[in-house]
Amino acid sequence: MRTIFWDNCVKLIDQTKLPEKFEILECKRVEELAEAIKKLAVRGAPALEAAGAYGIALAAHERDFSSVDEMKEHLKKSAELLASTRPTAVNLFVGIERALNAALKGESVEEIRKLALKEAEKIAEEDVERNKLMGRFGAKLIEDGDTILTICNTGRLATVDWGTALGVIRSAVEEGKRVKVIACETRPLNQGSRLTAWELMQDGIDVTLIADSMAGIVMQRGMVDKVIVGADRIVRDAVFNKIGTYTLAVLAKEHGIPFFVAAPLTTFDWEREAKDVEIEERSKEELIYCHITCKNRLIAPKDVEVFNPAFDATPLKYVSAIITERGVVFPPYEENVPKILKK
Ligand SMILES: CSC[C@@H](O)[C@@H](O)C(=O)COP(=O)(O)O
Repeated sequence: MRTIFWDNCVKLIDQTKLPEKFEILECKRVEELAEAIKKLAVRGAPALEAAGAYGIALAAHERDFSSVDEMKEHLKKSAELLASTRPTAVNLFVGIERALNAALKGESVEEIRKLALKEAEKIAEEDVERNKLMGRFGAKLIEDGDTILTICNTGRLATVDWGTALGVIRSAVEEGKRVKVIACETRPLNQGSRLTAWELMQDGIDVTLIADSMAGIVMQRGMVDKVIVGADRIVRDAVFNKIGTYTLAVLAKEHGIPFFVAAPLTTFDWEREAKDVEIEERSKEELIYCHITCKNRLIAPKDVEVFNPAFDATPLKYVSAIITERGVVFPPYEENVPKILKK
């Protein structure tokens, strides 16, 4: 099942629930979709790209309009609302902008509706295709018998289907390589333990769960051959990804372990540098409760000060290669990324 689909409303698998309790969340209004994005019911950079685009289609369908001008105003306002939900993953903005620009070309209410929806569907299709391509390119970096450490969830649930980093692992397994995965639990929201471990087990891929603080010992003991992660934004000097990624990259360097990033070209924001990117800071509740889903179980003093950034920036010097749908990019990135973006 796809993580996002359409039926005059955006339907999502609600990822705030545990997989055994997954429900379909139906967003009939743009405000509902914006809320869903904020609370991470839909999450992961490529899934947000499609969700943002479907959000524009939703804005075009959610009500009647007395004129085309009024409709276009509503679409622009909806784009702003959707873009204000999460600041770090650049793909969200790409999806919103693409669908909005396509829609604004329309000259009647019906045409605008069709154009917005067509663009959103195209983005969703493209996501699946590019994930398969990334998978094929990335699988070449994986050897039979490898153990791969990963963080967060970069699989079917973080994309429209298949996955980025998990897509690479899936593709390698599909090619017949025996691969084991070590999944970091990814505190505070546990995308690794709740979603990645579950997804891999569903596919029959060997997965071992560790707490984030155990990444050092597994590398030190020679239990990890490669690290593969996704990305939320790649700028000229860094890769933004789930909090904890930077720690993994530094550890991997110390232990001589290749550190790969798998991301589609829409994740590149090559005009910017790390200092230009806002890192989302999330609520204190995510840390002081045993889990955000059980607010009756405090695990810290209620009044403690909390710092809860959702992402970190890994300098590119730690990245051995970036896997994209046009191939694998190796350093020097300042030379090779512009080439692949232009291709
Ligand atoms: C495939 S998206 C990039 C991921 O590695 C990752 O950081 C991610 O899943 C995004 O975080 P999230 O906060 O769950 O939306």
